[in-house]
Amino acid sequence: MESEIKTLLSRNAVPIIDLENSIEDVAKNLERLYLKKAWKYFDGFVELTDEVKLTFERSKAPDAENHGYVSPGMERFDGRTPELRHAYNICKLQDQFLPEHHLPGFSRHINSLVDDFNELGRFILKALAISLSAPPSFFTDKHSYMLSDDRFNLTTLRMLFYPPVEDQDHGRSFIRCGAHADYCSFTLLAQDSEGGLEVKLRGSDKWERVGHLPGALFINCGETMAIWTDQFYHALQHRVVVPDQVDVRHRGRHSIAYFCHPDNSALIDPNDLDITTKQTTSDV
Ligand SMILES: O=C(O)CCC(=O)C(=O)O
Ligand SMILES: [Fe+2]
Repeated sequence: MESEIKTLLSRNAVPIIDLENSIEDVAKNLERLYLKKAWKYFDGFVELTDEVKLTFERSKAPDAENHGYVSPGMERFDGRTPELRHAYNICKLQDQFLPEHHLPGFSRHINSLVDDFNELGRFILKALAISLSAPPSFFTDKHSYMLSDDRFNLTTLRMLFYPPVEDQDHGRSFIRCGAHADYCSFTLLAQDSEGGLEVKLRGSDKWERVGHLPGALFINCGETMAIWTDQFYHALQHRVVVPDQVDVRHRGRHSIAYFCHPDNSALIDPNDLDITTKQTTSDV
């Protein structure tokens, strides 16, 4: 009988995507298909020679503020500690600004990933507006150019790979990602199951592990949204630590962050939102 035979479907190995394309389907699509393949592509990029990788270095593309590759040790988010990670900030989606020539299919894959992140991003922007009793299009009207033109909008897809940490390096003064809050409206973060992400909850000084929920994206507001909403939505401090467990430390970690930014021309003014009434009725 068919039902007794182990099939890809019975093992849940075939993602079923309803063609109605509801937002849940977009989210499933992101997690099950696109993210893992994107991480594979990025592994391919990390394996290219340093010489090749450096041709894609940040700010080398014309008019690029943030677009491009950032090698391990180049950034210090907390201002002090070097970071052990390969990052590729994607703000331009055309083939010539991506390693398409070295990794055929890279740019098409990233483009579909971005379509889904943008769709989910607009959905969240609408939900945020409604939660603040503003017109549903309040934020989407001010986020018109997300990943369509980085001269007008700084939305970025950041691919990340944290290499395994060797025993002789453990305990030395570096971190996977130093403590910081994001700068954007909000971030959607997808991480693999290796862990290490920690946050400080609002009002607390203690670092706490986020953990990994398969299929979930972590949504974190950035400083821009915190200013816009007069701190009604808070930008959480976060960091990625090197795990203490030897076997986990010896494995790499992948993540992808989608930083949703408003258009450069948008005026960020909390007076445009009626936050005072919210603050008195909420204990967020
Ligand atoms: O890799 C992660 O999980 C977090 C990355 C992050 O916070 C960032 O790049 O801003
Ligand atoms: Fe961050």
